[in-house]
Amino acid sequence: MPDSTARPLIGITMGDPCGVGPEIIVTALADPQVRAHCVPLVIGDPAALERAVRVCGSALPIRVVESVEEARRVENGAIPLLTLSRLTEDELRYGHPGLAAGTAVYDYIRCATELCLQGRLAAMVTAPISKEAMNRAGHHYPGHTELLAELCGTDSYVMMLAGDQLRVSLVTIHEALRHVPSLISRERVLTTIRVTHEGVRLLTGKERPRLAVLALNPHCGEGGMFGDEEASVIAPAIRAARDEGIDARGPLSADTLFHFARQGEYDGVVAMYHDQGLIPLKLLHFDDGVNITLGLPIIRTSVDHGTAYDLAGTGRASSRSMLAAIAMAVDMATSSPGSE
Ligand SMILES: NC(=O)c1ccc[n+]([C@@H]2O[C@H](COP(=O)([O-])OP(=O)(O)OC[C@H]3O[C@@H](n4cnc5c(N)ncnc54)[C@H](O)[C@@H]3O)[C@@H](O)[C@H]2O)c1
Ligand SMILES: N[C@H](C(=O)O)[C@H](O)COP(=O)(O)O
Repeated sequence: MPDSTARPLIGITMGDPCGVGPEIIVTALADPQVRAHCVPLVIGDPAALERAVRVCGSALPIRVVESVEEARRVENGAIPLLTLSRLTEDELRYGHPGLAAGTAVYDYIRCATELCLQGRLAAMVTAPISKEAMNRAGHHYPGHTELLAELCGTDSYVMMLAGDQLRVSLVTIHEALRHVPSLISRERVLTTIRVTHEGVRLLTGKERPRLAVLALNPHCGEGGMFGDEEASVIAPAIRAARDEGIDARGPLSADTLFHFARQGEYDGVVAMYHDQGLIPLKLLHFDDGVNITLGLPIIRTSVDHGTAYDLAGTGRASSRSMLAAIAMAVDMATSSPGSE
């Protein structure tokens, strides 16, 4: 195993302590491949992590650290933990995150982001949160992505979910379906194409990746019979992107495009709204997909699933997406300019 100073320090936020986050972290950190490639630092709650260790039947000890850098000195496979909350048994009830848990998840994310911005963490990986609980606790963000964008001071950010067979980014993210058409502007589509282009270049090493841009309406609007966003907004954005040298094609009918993207005709797909892009992605990659926030000045990856309250406390939640998210964060951290 390389010396700990040669491995990137990766912060892993615990996510909702009442969900499967702590368990998938514990299971993932038992995989020797993780320690071979990075130094992990869990940011979260000691009682939640201790409970996850018990539930998963893990033999890993927990080592509370006082500083980020101390994680490099933790030995014998122990899990380094930076303590940001001390939740009570009642506040840790599975499936019932209250105000304390809602505040705690916000604190974990904020802390990891600041540590990344300071350059003390090479990247952050996030376990799933309940957006509802975070909002009830007074932190009004639709999800990690929007919170991270605000903390990093960027407007040009994009949610991408990726697996070996498919990469999908979204023009609109966490929005009610009825609001989607009015949110799809030429500028927003163009920004998503630009950020996706840069992201896919980074992920694939291809100089000019091929991007498919989806239509919003069935059969690309059928000449205006089923909607006109394709002609009025999406096509002009694609033309502008092509004028910039980006290999963006479309608008393409969403019902058939994924078949061809999966076969390798495209390196990335730009979808207009959440379920249009994430249904095919999760169909193919629920086990090993990774959520990446593109356009940030820091590296953030995440699992592609939620809090799975139906599994919390059983030790049966799969940690494959968490492992993939950690591996992707390590790859990005070690290949980015200025990496440790
Ligand atoms: N990255 C994130 O923070 C993130 C991502 C998606 C959803 N969420 C949140 O999670 C909550 C629940 O969302 P949902 O019910 O739509 O999705 P979910 O992913 O939590 O659950 C959907 C189904 O997938 C199963 N599942 C989820 N993770 C699994 C795993 N690791 N191993 C095996 N099975 C797993 C669950 O048991 C459930 O049957 C919501 O509050 C949502 O906003 C958070
Ligand atoms: N849209 C994501 C998914 O379905 O997997 C998820 O809700 C996570 O979003 P954030 O990374 O913004 O929390």
